Amino acid sequence: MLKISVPATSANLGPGFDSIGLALDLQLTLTVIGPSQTWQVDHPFGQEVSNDANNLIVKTALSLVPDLTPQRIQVTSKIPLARGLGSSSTAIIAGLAMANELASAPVSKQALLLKATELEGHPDNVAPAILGGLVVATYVDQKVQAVQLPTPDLFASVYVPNEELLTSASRSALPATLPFKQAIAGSSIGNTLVAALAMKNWSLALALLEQDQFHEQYRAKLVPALALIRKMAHEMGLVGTYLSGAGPTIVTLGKQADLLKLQTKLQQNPALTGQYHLLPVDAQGVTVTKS
Ligand SMILES: Nc1ncnc2c1ncn2[C@@H]1O[C@H](COP(=O)(O)OP(=O)(O)O)[C@@H](O)[C@H]1O
Ligand SMILES: N[C@@H](CCOP(=O)(O)O)C(=O)O
Repeated sequence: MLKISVPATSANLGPGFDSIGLALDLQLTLTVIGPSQTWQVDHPFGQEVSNDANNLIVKTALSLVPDLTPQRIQVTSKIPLARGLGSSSTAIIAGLAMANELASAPVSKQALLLKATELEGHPDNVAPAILGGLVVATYVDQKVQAVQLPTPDLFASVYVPNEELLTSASRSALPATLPFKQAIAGSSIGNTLVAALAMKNWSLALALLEQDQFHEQYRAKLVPALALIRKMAHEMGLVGTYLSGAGPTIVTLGKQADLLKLQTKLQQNPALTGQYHLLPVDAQGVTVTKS
């Protein structure tokens, strides 16, 4: 039996738009039961997600290895769909990892990263989901370059609103161009964030997480919880709140004990009736086990 586990990811980390991502310990697990007449996918997502060859996991697998023998597969996942925690990336990577294991000529991890990035369109979810931990990556001219930073000694308070927000819809709120001055400011903040993360200067990193220039201000109207949670965290002296991926999930990074107190306070607010997780970082990335 083949089992594949892929972590959720929180992309952007404030100013790291389409570039920085953190793997979180909330997993999608795919079990390959065995060959079948047709592709069959048992999953917990209801009718919104197909359970045959049209399923994203299967379509992705076939895009890597077109002549794959159909299988019966079982998917379990606690990662909510279309909420900004990289569910589509977990499906893509699970599909690629399955195809790679079943293929007669498997490809390298770097080739899988390129393929996953091409399918997702940006590397900030797929790179940490493959490599684990904190990853900074660039995808320009069909080339992906990814660097794994030291795994941060931080937890993530994750607030998941009840409503879905598709990444495609949230990207359409973004402007086509940015003024040069704003782009330079955004890039310098992002660069300094990466330096702070690399030097394990968590207090500076947490402050820079809140200074994005690239996407949050344009998406703010779609995600009212961002301003509310940031304000409530500031009232407790906590910085480090940002829009996870394309939203609507809001993440606050920090010390576990501080985040527990924050969540207790957030849960008392009648406007914040979504789901809460307090998650450690996933340092493994995708794992494959055979038994
Ligand atoms: N495990 C899965 N199996 C099949 N399709 C999935 C799975 N996870 C996500 N998807 C597809 O990806 C869509 C969400 O992708 P996206 O809008 O990028 O949100 P997210 O931020 O969760 O990645 C879902 O509506 C569904 O179509
Ligand atoms: N950089 C992308 C990240 C999308 O992440 P997701 O978890 O919402 O799919 C963006 O901000 O659009």
